[in-house]
Amino acid sequence: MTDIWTRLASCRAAQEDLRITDLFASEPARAEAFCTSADDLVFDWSKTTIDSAARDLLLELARQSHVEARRDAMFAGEKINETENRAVLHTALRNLGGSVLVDGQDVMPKVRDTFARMSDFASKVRSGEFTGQGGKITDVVNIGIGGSDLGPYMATLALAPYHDGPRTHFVSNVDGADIADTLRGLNPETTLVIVASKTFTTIETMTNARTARDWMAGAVAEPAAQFVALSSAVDKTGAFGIDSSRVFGFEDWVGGRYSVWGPIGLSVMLAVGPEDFADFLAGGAAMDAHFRAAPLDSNLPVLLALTGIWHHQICGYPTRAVLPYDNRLMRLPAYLQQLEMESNGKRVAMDGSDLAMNSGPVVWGEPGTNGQHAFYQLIHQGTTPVPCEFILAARGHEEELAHHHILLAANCLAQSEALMRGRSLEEARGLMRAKGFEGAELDRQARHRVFPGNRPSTTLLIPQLTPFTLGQIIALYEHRVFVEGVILGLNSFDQWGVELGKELALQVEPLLKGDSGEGHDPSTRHLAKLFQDLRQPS
Ligand SMILES: O=P(O)(O)OC[C@H]1O[C@](O)(CO)[C@@H](O)[C@@H]1O
Repeated sequence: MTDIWTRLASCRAAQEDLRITDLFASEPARAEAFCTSADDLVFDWSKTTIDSAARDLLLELARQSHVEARRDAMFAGEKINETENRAVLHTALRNLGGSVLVDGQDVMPKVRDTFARMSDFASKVRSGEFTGQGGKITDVVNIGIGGSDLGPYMATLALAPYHDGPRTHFVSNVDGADIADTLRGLNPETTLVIVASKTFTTIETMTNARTARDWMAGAVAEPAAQFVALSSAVDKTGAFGIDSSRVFGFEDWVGGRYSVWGPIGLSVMLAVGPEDFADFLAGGAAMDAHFRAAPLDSNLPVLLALTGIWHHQICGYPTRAVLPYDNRLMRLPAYLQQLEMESNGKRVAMDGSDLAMNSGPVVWGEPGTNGQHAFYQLIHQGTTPVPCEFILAARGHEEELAHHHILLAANCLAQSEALMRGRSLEEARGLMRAKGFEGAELDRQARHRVFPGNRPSTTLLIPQLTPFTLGQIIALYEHRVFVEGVILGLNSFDQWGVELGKELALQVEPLLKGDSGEGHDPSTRHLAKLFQDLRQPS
């Protein structure tokens, strides 16, 4: 293994003066050869410094890391989440046929039963057969955080053209502003509250859930009757007062950040209906089938993972930008932040040793074209390259606004071209000369207008943003993160790094209420004191 990493590092070192544009000259079929499809999803990775030699080494890295064996173990229900002794089977939520054994038991009958119950409940809410105490449900408030919020929120926004159910709202932050701003203006008599929490102990979610229950209790006789629970801890949902007929459970082999495909997706199902939700699952299942069957060299999740490894671990670029040229994917970067950074932001390998290389990168982004008018300056002219992952649909949903879509697409393609091509000093000089500059001032002005170029990007092209293609995209990224984790030798499915802050928050809370603060460091005690002082009325 060390050898392959060394060979990759040497391959990169030998590229010192390489320009991506030159690769297109030396590899005449590069535009096609570095463009790979799964169904009608197209992944273009030609605008990177991955040449044929690097590609072959990266594929060798995947082979030596036993990506295929680990993939098969995951789909077979083996307990690949070794630090929590759990199987990893979110894929079972979107492949409703067949059987999958965990501890010798077929888990699929229960998965199918839950899906049928969710569909039945969603249909009744949407048709008005299930009502609030003041009539048909007009609004749904999903209370959850992390994976119990980011997935359904992202998907509901993405599927706006299919949204024909009640209005949906998402409350995640323990900041009272979040729930106050959301509930203001809603009618408790016609609002359904979903408490989405795998553990049903998350302090933010339970605090918000109790606040929502108090709000509801001020207006209706039976507040709990308009509450739904989505959780793995079904024993705790009863204690909150939610009737078991409105509890949708799932197993511990569904990780929080992978949970949008099952009960945690109920708000999406309520918004778009069970059929469109089933299409979303079908898209995910189609990507699963591709991931399981396609050879490594034409396997989209594997290739996306290998470009990630190349850019971060080999080239050393610290961050990666996800840039959907699709306004409805505005929450995708936030969703991917959790998916990637909570999964692969680790410093210890599966076997307990220190990780031999960098863990996952910082992931960030915004939809285009908005980002162009904010941070693209740095992407084009900053000192550190940022690999960019563009996402573009060929068709929008607003046929009468097709001219907007062409302009959107033109901007997307122009950005990746500009990043790769850049603008030389000679070209910049020419521009400034034409504006009448000369001598030293011409040079000075020209230097500010140089674009170094050679900045890598990939483009994911989809026909249209539909429930099916959204499912494909999300499953593609899930598997990409999995493959990267396998190659790095870490466990992508635990998240111990979130625990310490949660524990300390419980200990800091009394400090803010005036406790002595023993056991806390001087800085924290000082800040707590200042906080208390500032809270005094002036
Ligand atoms: O669904 P729960 O149990 O409320 O957890 C919410 C989120 O909190 C985390 O455990 C991190 O703190 C995430 O992994 C999870 O998605």
